[in-house]
Amino acid sequence: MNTRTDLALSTLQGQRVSIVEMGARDGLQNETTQLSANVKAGLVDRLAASGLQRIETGSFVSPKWIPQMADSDQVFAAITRLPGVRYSALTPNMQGFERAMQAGVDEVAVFAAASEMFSQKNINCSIQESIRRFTEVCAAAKSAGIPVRGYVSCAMGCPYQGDVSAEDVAMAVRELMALGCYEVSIGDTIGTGTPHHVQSVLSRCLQETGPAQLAMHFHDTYGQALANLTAGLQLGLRTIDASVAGLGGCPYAQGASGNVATEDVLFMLQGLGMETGIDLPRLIDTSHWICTQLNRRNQSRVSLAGLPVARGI
Ligand SMILES: CC(C)(COP(=O)([O-])OP(=O)([O-])OC[C@H]1O[C@@H](n2cnc3c(N)ncnc32)[C@H](O)[C@@H]1OP(=O)([O-])[O-])[C@@H](O)C(=O)NCCC(=O)NCCSC(=O)C[C@@](C)(O)CC(=O)[O-]
Repeated sequence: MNTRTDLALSTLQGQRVSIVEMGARDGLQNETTQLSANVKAGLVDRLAASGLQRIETGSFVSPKWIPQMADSDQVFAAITRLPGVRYSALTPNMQGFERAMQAGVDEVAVFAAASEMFSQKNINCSIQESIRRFTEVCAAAKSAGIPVRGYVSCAMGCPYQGDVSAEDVAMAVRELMALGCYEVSIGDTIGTGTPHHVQSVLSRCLQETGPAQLAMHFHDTYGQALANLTAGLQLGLRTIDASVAGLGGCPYAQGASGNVATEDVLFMLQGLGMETGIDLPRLIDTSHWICTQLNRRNQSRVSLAGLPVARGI
């Protein structure tokens, strides 16, 4: 076979992919089992020890809205920082940013939506008002020398509004880049995207910025995430958000499952010959460990199956 897709996949070999680990934030924010700050820090330390260098460690949002993240300052205090690892957190407003600064975060993230209704449900304000708040956060972060990442939720569909246009996603990307975000992560919050849809939304976003400034943040509710990631890799994107054991979901997107499991992403990338610098067997151990702590079923197909010995991966 010599189709254009085959050629595109073969050119991925040897290229580097940056993984942004979501388990300790997106993963734990929706869990009913409350873990202690020490156990959360233990998760972060294990993730770092497996080679992950970008770890979303907590969230400085309102504890009334997300009680699971109320102790993020204690988690930051309890982690053992490894050199070269960036420990980041969500900050929806200046109050969150100031808490994050006190906790000593390396990087903050602001989170916008491409859907007006989701913005209201998730952060209790319009998209425009959220951009106004993020303007303050980005200005303060710039003065403090702290990098800011942006998110656009509901890029492939909204649990309240339904369809979301690529134009609205691109507009949010444009606004976040204009605020100084160094990277914008495109969120398929409810996991309804399919490869062709994902390619058309990402292609529209690529008219706003380059592939090095875009990340893919795909939830795996409908089992499409790996196919969708491949579609994004073919467009030149090289940054992937993923969650160990496929933990998580968004509390304001009922029924949405966790991010695509980091182990499953690594297995696929290894198969494509791509580099991540992450120790997959060690990550699988962490995946089983956190599921034991949470007393929940592992959502990673790779961790459940175990690595195929014969292939020597
Ligand atoms: C944005 C707000 C705060 C507005 O919430 P609000 O109620 O409109 O805020 P407010 O400014 O009116 O303040 C109300 C109270 O909250 C407090 N407050 C206000 N801000 C903070 C703060 N930063 N830290 C601590 N406390 C805070 C504030 O002090 C006050 O306390 P009170 O006087 O009532 O005691 C709220 O809606 C909120 O926290 N939302 C967060 C929701 C959230 O975390 N969702 C999940 C993350 S997004 C996500 O998962 C999607 C993503 C990123 O993963 C990508 C994807 O998959 O699509």
